[in-house]
Amino acid sequence: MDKIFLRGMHLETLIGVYEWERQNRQSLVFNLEIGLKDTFKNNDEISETVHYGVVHERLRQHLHEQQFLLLESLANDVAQFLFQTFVEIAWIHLQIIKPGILPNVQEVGVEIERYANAQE
Ligand SMILES: Nc1nc2c(c(=O)[nH]1)N=C([C@H](O)[C@@H](O)CO)CN2
Repeated sequence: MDKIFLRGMHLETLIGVYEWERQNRQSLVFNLEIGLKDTFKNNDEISETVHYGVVHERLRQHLHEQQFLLLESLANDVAQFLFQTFVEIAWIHLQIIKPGILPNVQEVGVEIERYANAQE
């Protein structure tokens, strides 16, 4: 299946279970893979595919207005948002990393895989 990916995407949202985390948005790192329902077309038309710039901007705007306690909730919300916004998406694979949150741990985060047809 053909896919589009955005790796190392830094997006801000209000996230965390502790009081100090409820004051300011934090920057998280997203590694996103988007599987498409159709294979890439041969017509060189941006309107016939999922524009990764639009994915980035819509996600950025969406997360700026949201708040979450857990990374797990954030990941589920992102999946739901993407399926609702882009009907061409068949599945997503998403990793969210919360940088610098545990001492002596290189990366902490969550990873999910979701399918559009399982949402109906
Ligand atoms: N499984 C999870 N564990 C923890 C989360 C989380 O989102 N999912 N969050 C926190 C805190 O917000 C932490 O990141 C702040 O130090 C702790 N554990």
